[in-house]
Amino acid sequence: MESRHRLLVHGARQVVQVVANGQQVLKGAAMRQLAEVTAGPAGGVSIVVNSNGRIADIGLDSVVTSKYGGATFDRTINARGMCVLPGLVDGHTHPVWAGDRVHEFAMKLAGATYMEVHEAGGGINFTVRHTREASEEELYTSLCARLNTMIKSGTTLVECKSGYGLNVETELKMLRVIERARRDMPIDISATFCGAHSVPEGATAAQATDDVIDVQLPAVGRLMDSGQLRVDNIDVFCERGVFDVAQTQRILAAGAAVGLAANFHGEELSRLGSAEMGATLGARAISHLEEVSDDGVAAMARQGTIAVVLPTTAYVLGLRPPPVRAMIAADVAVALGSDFNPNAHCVSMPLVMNLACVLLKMCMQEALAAATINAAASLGRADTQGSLEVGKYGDLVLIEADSWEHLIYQMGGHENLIKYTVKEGVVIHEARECVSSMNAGVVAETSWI
Ligand SMILES: N=CN[C@@H](CCC(=O)O)C(=O)O
Ligand SMILES: [Zn+2]
Repeated sequence: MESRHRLLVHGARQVVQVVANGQQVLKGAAMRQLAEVTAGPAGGVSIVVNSNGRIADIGLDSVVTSKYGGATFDRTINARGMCVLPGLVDGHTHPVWAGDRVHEFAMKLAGATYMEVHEAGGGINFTVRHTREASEEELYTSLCARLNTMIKSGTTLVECKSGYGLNVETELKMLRVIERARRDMPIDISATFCGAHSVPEGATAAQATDDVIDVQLPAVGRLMDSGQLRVDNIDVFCERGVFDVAQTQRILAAGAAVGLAANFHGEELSRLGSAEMGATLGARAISHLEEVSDDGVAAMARQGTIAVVLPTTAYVLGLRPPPVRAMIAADVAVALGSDFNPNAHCVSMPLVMNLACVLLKMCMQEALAAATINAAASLGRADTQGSLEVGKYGDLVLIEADSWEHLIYQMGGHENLIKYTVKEGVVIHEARECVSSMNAGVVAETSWI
């Protein structure tokens, strides 16, 4: 075959496709049965990514070599000793903010609850004050640094929320920052308008609901119509003391009317019935769900609403974890997100998968399905991302290990495990070995391309 392609990966021990027959989401026992191609005695496994960044072939080296004999590749990676997985998908983040909350971490370690901190003017409203004051440039620079760290941890698609503005100027500023990063950075972004992340100081929840629906959302819609912003989802923090179920429903319905997918925070600290409401409304996804009821799980299963669970929150706040085993048993598709925000300062999906296994009692196959195909489905992107199949994006993570499970087993130190992150056939992160001048030994060093 005489043609030019973007990437050839060959010699891999294992390629974990996750799904191999076009499945767009995994539920129940299927979350444990992942598609893999394993090296044989005659050689490893190859992947070819074409000049459009789409996977053209996956197969044993011998088969691929014979098919692509006359082809040229912009880049070739010898993946001997490596396992290849799909680029990871982070289904829930709040990555645009200024001012950290390390002081609140200390308060929480001393016994304060999340809502006690919030009601005392801290929490989200602390971040809102700092984010309103920050320049667009400052927010853009810190967002890009955070996205780079995600890329280094294997993420190739991430959901990014606004929500630390709570007024039209700052919500639009955040969405513009996300849009700029979406255009500039080599990572895919699903953008979420979250003007109803908290009730701004000095307003009631009813006033804030009206402001989101009558002022913020129309302004977002105008910028979407003029092509200045791409926004995919709408989010609300539905919680006792924040937005109630009826207010949440109004905001999500208004978002749906301008083409945004409902993907919201529900049943985190209190059981309000938002899972039932979200399922009835046709929400694509609901996040958190620590307090979801059996009826809520059943409603989500009936409507195909995806549960985006966030183990970092349960970990950092000492919450009862969401009932993931009951969700999987009921055929609710479970996805994972890092929930990166100033309360849960984690951008690493490998660590999130580890926490999902230990705290949420998921097995490693389920955690990987949740951090790939199901997280992609929670963002409406499972047609292009979340698995390694011919025609899908060539978004890959290559780890140097005997088996793919090391990505989850290892708690941190992933800079020594993840050798490459690849986006649409282009290497966007490569771990390099160099000689340390301190001890003249070989140490791992990372670089971004
Ligand atoms: N619970 C609401 N939103 C975030 C926390 C945001 C914050 O504390 O700044 C979450 O998903 O955990
Ligand atoms: Zn959140």
